[in-house]
Amino acid sequence: MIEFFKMSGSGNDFILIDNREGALSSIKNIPSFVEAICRRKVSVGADGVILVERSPRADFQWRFFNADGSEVEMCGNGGRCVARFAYLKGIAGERMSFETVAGLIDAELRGDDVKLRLTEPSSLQANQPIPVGDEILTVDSLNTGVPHVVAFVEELGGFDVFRYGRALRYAEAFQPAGTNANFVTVTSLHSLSVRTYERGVEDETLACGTGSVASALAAAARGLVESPVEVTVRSGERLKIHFERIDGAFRNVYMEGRVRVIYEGRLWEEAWQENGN
Ligand SMILES: N[C@H](CCC[C@H](N)C(=O)O)C(=O)O
Repeated sequence: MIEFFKMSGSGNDFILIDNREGALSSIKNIPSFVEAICRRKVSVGADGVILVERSPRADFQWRFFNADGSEVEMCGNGGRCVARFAYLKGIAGERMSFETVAGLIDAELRGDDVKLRLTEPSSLQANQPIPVGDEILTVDSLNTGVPHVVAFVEELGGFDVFRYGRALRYAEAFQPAGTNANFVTVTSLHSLSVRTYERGVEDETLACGTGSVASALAAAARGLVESPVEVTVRSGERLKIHFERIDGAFRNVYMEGRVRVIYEGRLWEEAWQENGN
């Protein structure tokens, strides 16, 4: 039996497994294991899977996988969940650091809230024209641990996030890595709303942490918002984004918000193995 936690970071949901003692040593192909247990209705169901491993230079290191089994550099909401998971499991104290492919992440627990310091954002490019069918979408792109594009729209309510998000995610301009796609409406100097199509989930998610940060920074680069920025995500929950702008570069970027433990479970092999093989 493989023990796991199911957690939600503002609606972005994850399966977390403490793999420091090799809980997954019997799993031959981790990406296909991840894809199987992330399938909703026929298995646990989640936007991603987080494995906690030992680290010689931080409280722990993690491996992050999207629901399609792709392993990627970083996940903001997953980072907030893993911080609380590590604290609850006695792997780390209220202040911790963990290694990701994107770099070292600092986290701090504040009750049910977790505040995460992200890696330095990079590669900000504004006003890129991207063809979508017979339209041209103007997007900003940047990397907040993973690649994101940000498009500012008038009305988010009825916006076809799946159609436009998928088109941007697979657009020629962002290949071969692809990108996550965020659609943003700025609501004040310190607030915006965002909806995100996530690479590797291949659908809109109820929240995207690095996408919320990318949206706040792209809006700040246009002078539309100033730190701190309260970001309302698709679930209706809010993330608080803090940052400084030094010589035009964004520094000391933090995201903060609630995470919830939904349940603890034990995976049966049927959760990932097709019956009969
Ligand atoms: N789907 C993203 C990774 C997860 C990011 C998101 N869940 C977050 O909270 O930052 C990607 O493949 O780049």
